[in-house]
Amino acid sequence: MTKIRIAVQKSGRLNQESLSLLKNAGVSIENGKDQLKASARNFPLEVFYLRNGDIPQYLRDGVVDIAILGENTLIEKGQELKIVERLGFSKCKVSLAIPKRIKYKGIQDFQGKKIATSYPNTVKNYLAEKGIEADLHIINGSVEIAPNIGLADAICDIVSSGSTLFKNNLKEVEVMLSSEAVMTVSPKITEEAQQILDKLQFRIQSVLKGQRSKYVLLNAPNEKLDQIISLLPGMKSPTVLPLAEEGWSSVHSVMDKNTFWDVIDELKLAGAEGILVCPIEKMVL
Ligand SMILES: Nc1ncnc2c1ncn2[C@@H]1O[C@H](COP(=O)(O)OP(=O)(O)OP(=O)(O)O)[C@@H](O)[C@H]1O
Ligand SMILES: O=P(O)(O)OC[C@H]1O[C@H](OP(=O)(O)OP(=O)(O)O)[C@H](O)[C@@H]1O
Ligand SMILES: [Mg+2]
Repeated sequence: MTKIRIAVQKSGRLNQESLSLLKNAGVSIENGKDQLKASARNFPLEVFYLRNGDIPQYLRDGVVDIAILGENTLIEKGQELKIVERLGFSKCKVSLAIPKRIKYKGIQDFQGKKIATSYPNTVKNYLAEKGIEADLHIINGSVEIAPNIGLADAICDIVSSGSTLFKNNLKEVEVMLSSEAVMTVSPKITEEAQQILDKLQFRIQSVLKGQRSKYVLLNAPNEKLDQIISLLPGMKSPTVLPLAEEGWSSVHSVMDKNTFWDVIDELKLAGAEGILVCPIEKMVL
């Protein structure tokens, strides 16, 4: 029987969330410690635990069918690989940074400068588009230390909270790209594996939609129902059920988890009471 082969980062920032996404999609993986390959118990899928930077090549060669990767790695090493799903975790930027004490006037400041980075292609393309030529010094980790030890004038690396830059007396001056974890596919995927991918993607989409939404229940006086319902988006239209108490109804609706905070005050003003907000595990539209 055909199995879809998925590459997941062996260890590091993407590992846990990638595996928990598969788990939430109902795929349970038999994980032996230090195993580099594992099978799912209840879905035709095999996981290959690999180093991030190696995954684009495995996809190109068709050694794996799909992968969960940072978009930044794809832009650096696998521009031609297709993204099939944006997964919403491991959000970060890839930025240029310089020592705090130096005044930044603009991108021309990088002309002829030495930049330490693990993202040479990304920097080269970004600067080339702006007509700037710099000298790239490629290192694999602890990039932010380079200016302090005289190895480079500037750096290009991942920025999330900015605390690594701060601790190293650097400031972000150019954001080259924003990234999140994505699911990407091999150009050599077979028809059979593609059918399994369609099933997996459907499950993942249900999980992601559930994570982005909340189930909201509230009580409303009947004369305010129209106004309250107009504030609730809902999947189709909200469910309205009579309460035991005469003149009151219970209103149930699904809404984007961020939208909730935007409408809560208006709901209260309109007369809503006893508002409950509950998580949604899966959502199929
Ligand atoms: N500070 C961060 N905040 C959010 N996401 C991040 C952060 N650092 C890295 N990432 C994202 O997680 C991915 C994996 O980062 P991580 O540092 O674990 O691996 P790596 O060192 O690039 O790769 P390897 O698997 O080769 O060790 C990055 O490509 C990026 O998309
Ligand atoms: O803006 P911040 O929140 O400080 O995050 C940015 C840092 O996070 C990553 O390093 P990581 O911790 O993954 O260590 P690594 O260099 O070993 O990959 C990245 O390479 C930056 O150094
Ligand atoms: Mg890292």
